[in-house]
Amino acid sequence: MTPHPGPPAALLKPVVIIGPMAAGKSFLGMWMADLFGYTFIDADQVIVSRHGSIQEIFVEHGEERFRELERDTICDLLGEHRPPPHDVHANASGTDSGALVLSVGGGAPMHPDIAQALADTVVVYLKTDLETVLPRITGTFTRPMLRPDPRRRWTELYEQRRPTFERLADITLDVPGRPIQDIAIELNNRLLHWEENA
Ligand SMILES: Nc1ncnc2c1ncn2[C@@H]1O[C@H](COP(=O)(O)OP(=O)(O)O)[C@@H](O)[C@H]1O
Ligand SMILES: O=C(O)C1=C[C@@H](OP(=O)(O)O)[C@@H](O)[C@H](O)C1
Ligand SMILES: [Mg+2]
Repeated sequence: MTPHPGPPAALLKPVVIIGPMAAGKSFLGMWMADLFGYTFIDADQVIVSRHGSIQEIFVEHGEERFRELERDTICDLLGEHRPPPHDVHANASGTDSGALVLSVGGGAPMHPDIAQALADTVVVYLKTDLETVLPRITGTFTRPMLRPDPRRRWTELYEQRRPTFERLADITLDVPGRPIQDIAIELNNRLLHWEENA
């Protein structure tokens, strides 16, 4: 028995989750799949499966190469899931381009090609704060952009990127202090409402 309504049947646009590192973008995508049956793809996982670990890409080829791979991967994924023009019923089954949730890395929306590709999606911005993410970013070394001082780097990068997140956002979710299930339920409800108003 499903305790909640499923994804909006006619949601044609992919849903893309953006926001700063460790906000819970990938975690929320997984929960949207588990709770409501959305198809979930994490762009960083696709990059890793195609090119090796993010850490290795940064060390061996540098940030610039990572940003190219990120751009190519996200634009490919969004291209594959674009609804066909003028065929509003094509994805009513909730498969293919319907009800896709894509989480992307914190820096992805800064690339102009990615920002442009997001114009055709429902962009969900996870707004958070240092206090909430601090336990998640200290003592872990999986995010090269946070070196050498995670607290300082996270804050700097969020300040730089915040205006872009705000500009691109269709839906903003305030996440500090909230269980992931609550955030997922709010997002699904807002997407149902979004579709009604589309
Ligand atoms: N709302 C939440 N409540 C509790 N823990 C969370 C929440 N959101 C994220 N987390 C924790 O933070 C970790 C990092 O989240 P993640 O989704 O990888 O962040 P992002 O993809 O935004 O960098 C998750 O693995 C999870 O343990
Ligand atoms: O903000 C960034 O520049 C990055 C964020 C990471 O993803 P998460 O935001 O999912 O941690 C990952 O793409 C890479 O380490 C770079
Ligand atoms: Mg992530």
